[in-house]
Amino acid sequence: MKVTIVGPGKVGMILAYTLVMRGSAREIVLIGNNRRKAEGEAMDLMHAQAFMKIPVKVRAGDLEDAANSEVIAICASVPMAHDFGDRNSLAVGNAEMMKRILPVLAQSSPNAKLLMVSNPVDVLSYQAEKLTGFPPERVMGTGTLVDSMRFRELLSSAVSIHAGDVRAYIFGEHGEHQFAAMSVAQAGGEKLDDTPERRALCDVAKAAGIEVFRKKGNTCYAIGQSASYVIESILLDQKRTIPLSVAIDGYLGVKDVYLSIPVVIGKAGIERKLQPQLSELEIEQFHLAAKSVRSVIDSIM
Ligand SMILES: NC(=O)c1ccc[n+]([C@@H]2O[C@H](COP(=O)([O-])OP(=O)(O)OC[C@H]3O[C@@H](n4cnc5c(N)ncnc54)[C@H](O)[C@@H]3O)[C@@H](O)[C@H]2O)c1
Repeated sequence: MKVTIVGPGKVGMILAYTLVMRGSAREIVLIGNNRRKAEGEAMDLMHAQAFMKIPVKVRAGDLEDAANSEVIAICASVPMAHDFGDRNSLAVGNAEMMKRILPVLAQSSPNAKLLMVSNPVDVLSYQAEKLTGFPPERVMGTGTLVDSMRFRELLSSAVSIHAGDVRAYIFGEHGEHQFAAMSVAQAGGEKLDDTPERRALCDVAKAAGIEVFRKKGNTCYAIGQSASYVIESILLDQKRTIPLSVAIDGYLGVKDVYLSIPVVIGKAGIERKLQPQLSELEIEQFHLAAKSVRSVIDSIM
C-alpha cells in the first residue's frame, strides 16, 4: 500500500495528512522540486503519525523513489496567480511539467493507478494516459468529485438530509462546463426534483472553488479529502461510486476526451463506468463540456 504524492504543496500535503489520519496507506513518498521542504513535511507527518493507531512510513524522495507505487497522485503545479480564475491558464505550464515527470514514474511503477489532481484536471488526465501508456482503467482525475461534494453540501441544507445520503452528481468538466445531472439526483430512493432553486445551487457550487481561492489563496481541504477518498477506495478495494474524470469512449456519442461521470473504483482502478440516462438538456451540456475540454487538449498536444 505504497502511495506517492508528487507536488507536496497545499493540496498534496492535505492529501498526505488525510491519508495518515485515516490510516489508509502504509508508505507515503513525497516528491517535490524542493527536496529540503519535502523532507521537512515528511518529518512533520512522521511525528503526527506517532499519535495514530496504524503506523505509516512517510519520506521525501526523488522520482526514482516512487518505484512500485500502488497509487501515484499528481498535485504538482506551476504557480497560480493571485487573481487566478481560469484553470485552463495552467494548461501549457503543467502539460510541459507532466512531460518530464510522468514517463519516468510510469516506467518505475508500471502497475500503478494514476490520480491526477493538478489543473486543468480533465486535460492533464487525457495527456497522462498518452504519456504513461497506461490502460485508461488506471488513469483518472479527481474531476467533479469536489464539485459534487460542494453541491451535495448545499443541497443537504436545502432538503435537510445528510450530505452523505444525497446522491447527486456533477458531470462534465471540472471548470466552466460542469452541470448537475438533476434527472438522476435522489435521496433515500426519492427523486430530487429539478427546480430553479436547485439549479442555482449548482451554479453556486461551480463558482465555489474560485471563490475560496480568491478569499484564501488556495483550496486544499475539500480537494485533499476528495483525493484521499479515491485513493482509499483503490487501496481497500471499496468499489465506491464516485464521479471522476475518466476516458470517455462512446458514452452519449462522445469519444477521445476525459470528462467526469460516476464510476466504480476499486483495486483495479476504474472497474465500471456507470451510464445513467440523462435528459436531453444534460446530454447537450455533456457535449458542450467535451468540446470545451477537447479544444484545450488540442491547444497543448
Ligand atoms: N482538481 C481539483 O479539484 C483541484 C483543486 C484544488 C487545486 N487543484 C490544483 O492542484 C494543483 C496544486 O495546487 P496547490 O494549491 O497545492 O499548489 P502549490 O503551489 O501549493 O503546490 C504545487 C506544488 O508543486 C510542486 N512542484 C512544482 N514543480 C514541480 C516539479 N517539477 N516536480 C515536483 N513538484 C513540483 C511545488 O514545489 C509545490 O509543492 C494546482 O494545479 C491546482 O490548480 C486542483
